[in-house]
Amino acid sequence: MTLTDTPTDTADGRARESSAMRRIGSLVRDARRHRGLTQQQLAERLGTSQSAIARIEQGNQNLTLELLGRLSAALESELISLGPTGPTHLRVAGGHPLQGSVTVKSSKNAAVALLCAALLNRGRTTLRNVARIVEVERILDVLRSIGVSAVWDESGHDLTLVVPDELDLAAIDADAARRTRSIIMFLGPLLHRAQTFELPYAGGCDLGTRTVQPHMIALRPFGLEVEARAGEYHATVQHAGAPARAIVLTERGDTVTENALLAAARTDGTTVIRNASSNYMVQDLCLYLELLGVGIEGLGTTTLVVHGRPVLDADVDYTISEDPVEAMSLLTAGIVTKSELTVQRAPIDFLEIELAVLAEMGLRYDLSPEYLADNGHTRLADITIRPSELHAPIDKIHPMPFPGLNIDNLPFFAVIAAQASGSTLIHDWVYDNRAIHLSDLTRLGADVRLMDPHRVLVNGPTRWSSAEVVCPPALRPAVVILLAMLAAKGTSVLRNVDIIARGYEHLYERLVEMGAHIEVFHD
Ligand SMILES: CC(=O)N[C@H]1[C@@H](OP(=O)(O)OP(=O)(O)OC[C@H]2O[C@@H](n3ccc(=O)[nH]c3=O)[C@H](O)[C@@H]2O)O[C@H](CO)[C@@H](O)[C@@H]1O
Ligand SMILES: C=C(OP(=O)(O)O)C(=O)O
Repeated sequence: MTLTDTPTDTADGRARESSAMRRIGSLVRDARRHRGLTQQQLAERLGTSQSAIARIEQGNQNLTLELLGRLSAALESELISLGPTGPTHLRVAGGHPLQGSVTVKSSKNAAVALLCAALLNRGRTTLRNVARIVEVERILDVLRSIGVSAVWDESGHDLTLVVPDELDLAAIDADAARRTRSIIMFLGPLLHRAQTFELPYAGGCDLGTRTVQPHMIALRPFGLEVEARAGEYHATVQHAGAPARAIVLTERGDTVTENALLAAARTDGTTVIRNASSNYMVQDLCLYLELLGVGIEGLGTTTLVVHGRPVLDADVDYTISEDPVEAMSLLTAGIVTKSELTVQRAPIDFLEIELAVLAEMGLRYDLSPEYLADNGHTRLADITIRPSELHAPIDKIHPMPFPGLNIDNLPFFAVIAAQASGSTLIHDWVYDNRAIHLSDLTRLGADVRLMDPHRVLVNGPTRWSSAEVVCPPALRPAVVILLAMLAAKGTSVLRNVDIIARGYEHLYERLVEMGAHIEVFHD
């Protein structure tokens, strides 16, 4: 089956078409009444008969786009808009194994860090292999609104950024800024550019409260004080040179480490960051900063020693490395559909624990010889998984900062555990609100019990059944539900999937290429 918008060549398709006609009919009737018109008066405006209007309102009349346009004009109301402007939904016919191979795309989290980091560079930054995802577009909207030039090349994946001498912070696109938490990584670069500035509050997925205090603590030694008032951060900076003491992060968080790196990069002298995250996006950021001339010792460890330079002015090209969370998503798609599938260019450094747990659960897989990503650093491999009888692991599955099991990969274990025989305890100590979304798997027949907001007990194996589910308002749980639908025989509907585009590029198309039956549709 191909990826289509509105198929009409099946009984199903025809039924949907007639339901759409009924809905348009009632829109016409409501708009006509709203305008205080009788059917006869509307018919006169359109040069047609009253009986034709009656048929339209009952959903019994085929409508051409031309007639819809005239109806809209006569009723002074846009009855339909062309193009997919409403929420996106998926119709998934599950139970089909996938096959072939799929290539992992570059990571969202490194992309957003590098976009913020480009603010440090007076020269031209070209980022290659950037994922075309909504999260990237949001940061780009913000960057452009303050005067940064950001131009995609013809391939649509290489992005060149040039930052002007003066940024127009007053013109910031507050709406785009509020829709991404990553905007918080503007603080590190901006503290070198202005003595006072305002930034709209950071948003993101609905994962419960996510503290920003560690960022404030990490940036204070660079002279930054931030007060949160009326939906904005009000920042004041008193430059004091390189922090006298090591910056000890109170949490080994990814973006907080990145913020400290961004602040240290243009700070004259040496900054030591302890309890730093050494996760994939931090490594990408370090490699980019090195290209700009910043000296960094300790890449891949929890102590980073940064030799900053007040002026960073270099024309650089950097290729963002592959996304471990996307790799885990694609592996999970293969596992839950009992497929033989190769996930190419998987960043194996950042999947080792996940694979070890999966091996423990009985997953059979092969690894190709390793090779390097285009950043010259990250180790990649092709992972071929085979249909396997899975069983629950003996111990609970829980995430840890790198090199532990990736926090963003944890949700995928819920759907994998549902496929395995036995009880698996999944402990998401990190987010207050992410595990809750996993209980949506029960809608598809899984036995998933929420023990408390952080722990779910999954009893498998599941006899999946199809269902209609509204997408949870969180990126990874949303994809988890989609993948369960691929496993469930019958036709499922996943509503309001737009959140998935925040972090995945062409996910449905790529699953379809591997044999998944997914249709995208809009109301
Ligand atoms: C743009 C980006 O890169 N986003 C990632 C980044 O978000 P980000 O760096 O913003 O993560 P947060 O700061 O929200 O941290 C995630 C959660 O972990 C807790 N925490 C974290 C580290 C620690 O040592 N102790 C601790 O308690 C925090 O309090 C928070 O509840 O890291 C998260 C955790 O890897 C990932 O889910 C996000 O995808
Ligand atoms: C939580 C995530 O990201 P963000 O920090 O962008 O919300 C994620 O990628 O799953």
